[in-house]
Amino acid sequence: MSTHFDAIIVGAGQAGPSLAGRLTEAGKTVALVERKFFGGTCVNTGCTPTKAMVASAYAIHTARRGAEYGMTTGAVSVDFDRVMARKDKIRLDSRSSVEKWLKGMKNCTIFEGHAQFEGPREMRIGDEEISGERIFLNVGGRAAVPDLPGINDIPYFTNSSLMELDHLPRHLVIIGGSYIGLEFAQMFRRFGSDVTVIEKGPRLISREDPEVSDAICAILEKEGIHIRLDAECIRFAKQADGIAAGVDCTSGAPEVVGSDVLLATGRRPNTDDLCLDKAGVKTGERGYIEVDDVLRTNVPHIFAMGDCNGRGVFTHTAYNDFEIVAANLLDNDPRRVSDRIQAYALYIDPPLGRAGMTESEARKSGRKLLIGTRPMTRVARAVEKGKTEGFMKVIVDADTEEILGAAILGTGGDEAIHSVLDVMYAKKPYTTIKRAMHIHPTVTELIPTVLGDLSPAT
Ligand SMILES: Cc1cc2nc3c(=O)[nH]c(=O)nc-3n(C[C@H](O)[C@H](O)[C@H](O)COP(=O)(O)OP(=O)(O)OC[C@H]3O[C@@H](n4cnc5c(N)ncnc54)[C@H](O)[C@@H]3O)c2cc1C
Ligand SMILES: NC(=O)c1ccc[n+]([C@@H]2O[C@H](COP(=O)([O-])OP(=O)(O)OC[C@H]3O[C@@H](n4cnc5c(N)ncnc54)[C@H](O)[C@@H]3O)[C@@H](O)[C@H]2O)c1
Repeated sequence: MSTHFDAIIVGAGQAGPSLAGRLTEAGKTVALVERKFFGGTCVNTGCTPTKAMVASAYAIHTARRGAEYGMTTGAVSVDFDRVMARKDKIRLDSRSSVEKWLKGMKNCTIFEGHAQFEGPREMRIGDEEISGERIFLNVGGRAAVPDLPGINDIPYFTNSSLMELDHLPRHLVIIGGSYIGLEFAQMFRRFGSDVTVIEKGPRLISREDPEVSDAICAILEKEGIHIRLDAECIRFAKQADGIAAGVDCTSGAPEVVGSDVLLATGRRPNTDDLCLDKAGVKTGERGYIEVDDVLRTNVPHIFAMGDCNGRGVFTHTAYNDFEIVAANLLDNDPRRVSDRIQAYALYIDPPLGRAGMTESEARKSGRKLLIGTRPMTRVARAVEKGKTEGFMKVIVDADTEEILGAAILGTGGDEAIHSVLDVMYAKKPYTTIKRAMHIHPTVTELIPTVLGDLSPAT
């Protein structure tokens, strides 16, 4: 016999649990289904463990630079087991806190298993059948494994399996030079591995402006990370002393031999095993569920939130999806996906904070632009901290005086970017920040200076 609920939520990632909280508070009965770990990707194999490891790598790197700051240390050695144990404690605490919260939630029934559709309102979890008035999909995504020659003949890691690593790789070969690949590249180099990043495109992190890619490439190469771009024909073969990755770059050796391989070549949505066809839910070409501006699918009582809808690939976009759904369904507040401004950070050291358009996107929009930049060597706080890599750049619409986008690659860039982002949300002209008195010494205090020094884009 099937049990009926006001709502079924599939996935306990970044949107599902909070939505369960709001719906149950509103008196609805909720079934929440999770097939693996409470907290999903971010908590278990994404943001939380990687940023915990980034923090260890930062501490180790700073200790190695101790003499520069007046500290005498012996040789710095890395206890990789302790790095991993610290990361595990942080992610397990976070996972169990989500699990405890959900399991204690009144009117919320938890099903632990894989959910799939049996009909437009019916879902099966193993032997159990449930039905829901409304269904909310928050199923996330997983690492894409490209069909590269030889891939099935070698052992490889993805971001998930790497979290269980029981040894420090002698030479980690990372396929993919974007967000995931670069964060892992720098941390493993700092832990003591040799690291080679193999990217098929002509530059790293290709969604960013070329000067951002170049600056990041220089930061990583300075730490001894090998970067191979334009890697056309990537293929693998097992060798006695490791794994050979054929590269065929336009320059450099045609092959790299490493001890371990990490695939960081993008993500794919967990929508292929949901039997979406039984509910009539449409997906696009790459399997992402199609949604409208309030995250409703083509089937009006079914919604899709987070990575599985392809409208954002970050924790904050997944959480914002929850806020949009809750606002429309429970608060009579017409929030829309199109209201949000693109924003994210890349957590290498120093980090990259980004808001709005890149310069390339702004130029393509055909607007008249004003652009201001400043190297971190001219930011007092960065000099004092001994971290002068990077630069900041702000792009303004010359006619409306609106800020269109910004990039802050530098110490504190992940935080300082919010000063720009909040003014963009407030829809105020750039002069609002230009006239603001900021605190000295901070990175943010230089944003008014950058805005006082804008030049027309040539
Ligand atoms: C290495 C890495 C680092 C990252 N770092 C950052 C970062 O610093 N900042 C940031 O903003 N983002 C980061 N991200 C991205 C971020 O983790 C994701 O965007 C976010 O977790 C998406 O949340 P979600 O709720 O959409 O899906 P998920 O968190 O993936 O949750 C989906 C859940 O649904 C469950 N599920 C799937 N299918 C079913 C089914 N059929 N039945 C039952 N349960 C199911 C899954 O088990 C999972 O628990 C990172 C990602 C990776 C991989
Ligand atoms: N700090 C953060 O917020 C953060 C950190 C990590 C990941 N994430 C999220 O995870 C998502 C996925 O990150 P990602 O870095 O895996 O994917 P991505 O889509 O950003 O980049 C994949 C990279 O792999 C390259 N590539 C693809 N196929 C290849 C091949 N066969 N050989 C060599 N290179 C190849 C691409 O050219 C690209 O540079 C990101 O979009 C991001 O939203 C966010």
